[in-house]
Amino acid sequence: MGATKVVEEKNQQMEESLNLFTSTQVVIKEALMKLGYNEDMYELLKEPLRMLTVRIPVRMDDGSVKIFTGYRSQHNDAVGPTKGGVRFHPEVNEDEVKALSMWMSLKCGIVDLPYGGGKGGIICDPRTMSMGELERLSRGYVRAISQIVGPTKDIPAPDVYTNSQIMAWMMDEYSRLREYDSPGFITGKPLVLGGSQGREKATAQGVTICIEEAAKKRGISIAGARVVIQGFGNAGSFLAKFLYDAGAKVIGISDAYGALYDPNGLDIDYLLDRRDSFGTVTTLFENKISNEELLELDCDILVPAAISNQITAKNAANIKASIVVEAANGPTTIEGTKILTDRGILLVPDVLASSGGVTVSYFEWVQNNQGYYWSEEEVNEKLHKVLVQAFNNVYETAQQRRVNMRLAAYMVGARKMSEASRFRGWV
Ligand SMILES: NC(=O)C1=CN([C@@H]2O[C@H](COP(=O)(O)OP(=O)(O)OC[C@H]3O[C@@H](n4cnc5c(N)ncnc54)[C@H](O)[C@@H]3O)[C@@H](O)[C@H]2O)C=CC1
Ligand SMILES: O=C(O)CCC(=O)C(=O)O
Repeated sequence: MGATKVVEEKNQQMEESLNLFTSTQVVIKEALMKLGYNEDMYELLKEPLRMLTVRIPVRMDDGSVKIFTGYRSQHNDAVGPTKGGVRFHPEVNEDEVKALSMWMSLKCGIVDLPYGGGKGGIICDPRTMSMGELERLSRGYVRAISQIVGPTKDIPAPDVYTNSQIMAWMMDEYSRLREYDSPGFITGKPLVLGGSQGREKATAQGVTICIEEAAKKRGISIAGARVVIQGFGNAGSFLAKFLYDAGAKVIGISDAYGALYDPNGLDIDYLLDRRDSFGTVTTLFENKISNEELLELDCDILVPAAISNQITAKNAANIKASIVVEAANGPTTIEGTKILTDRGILLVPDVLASSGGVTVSYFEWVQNNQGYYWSEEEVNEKLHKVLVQAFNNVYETAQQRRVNMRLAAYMVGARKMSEASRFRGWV
């Protein structure tokens, strides 16, 4: 074989898929086959049952009208109503939203909630929009998807660049359309509108519990551990605070504009105080490193808590952490997962590690339905129990079936929706 051909083949092998939807299909198929299901089950679960694309006209502050594109994907509702966040981001696309809804089904299975997975997104950059424009966009989105969502159909929540204010506008719009107060339509609301104690910090709480459990397995003590976190928004910043308070040394954090590094540990309280509502803080500093450099820092625990496709075939061999815990959705590709696993790094996958958010969203929905509210201690205690059990289920499945933690998590997560679909006679 000629030298050029060898190089070409090598390049082809190195080329990896960054398509979140098709990569998810590969792992779902593997999980279903390992569980003993046939092709029919895979045909059912390989893509969402419903995908709605909407165009939302919004009057901008300068008087012009801008048309935004939005999506709502409902993966599988055999277990119950679908559930999942809404993302406002310039790079949102249909395949990403589909994959995100499939991951929500898996998360709900892993933490055993009575839901299937849903997810939504709008192509926009909220960092460049006024509050008025954001409110009109949020309300327009709810009007556009109102036929397929609702407290017993599909329940949205916050995700990247959306927050409790946006949830409040969406809840108000839905309640106006239905002509009755509907707090159970959406979760992640402000407390005064039926939000749950603990929801704002729930994703980070869940990640922290997974880190504690993973650290026990690896004999690492959180106090003194060197931690690097990519992303300083809802998930990343509260996580940094929890670990900092537990005595860890958070040596690196980042946002969309760069990363901060201090081998002696960053002052997380100071950074929390200075970050803006979009999780931006690095713009205030000059001595920055890049997000790429951040991921390769020498540390014990690495937490990608921002966007997808961050650990890939290109950089997985350079990751120095002994534990990687995915707070973000989809931060590691299939090839990245393989390289980390082959190198003996304990990778706690997104569908497990980031499931604290939807768990407390479920608690919020339950409280809305019963009209009786729990204290933060009660919420946190319930969350702790659910997450420790979920972590150990996935860890033991990985050990017993000799598979990596991602495949084990998919196996645990896919079982409930598969069984529910079978009992309903769909497959
Ligand atoms: N908020 C929640 O309840 C949950 C969030 N997640 C996932 O956690 C991740 C972060 O979400 P949130 O913290 O809620 O979002 P957020 O909007 O509060 O913060 C996002 C953070 O990521 C940073 N970021 C954005 N683009 C980036 C880029 N290109 N490179 C590096 N950093 C970038 C932002 O600057 C910000 O610090 C997402 O993958 C999300 O899907 C998962 C489960 C629940
Ligand atoms: O809180 C929820 O319902 C969903 C959170 C979410 O979108 C996620 O876990 O990715």
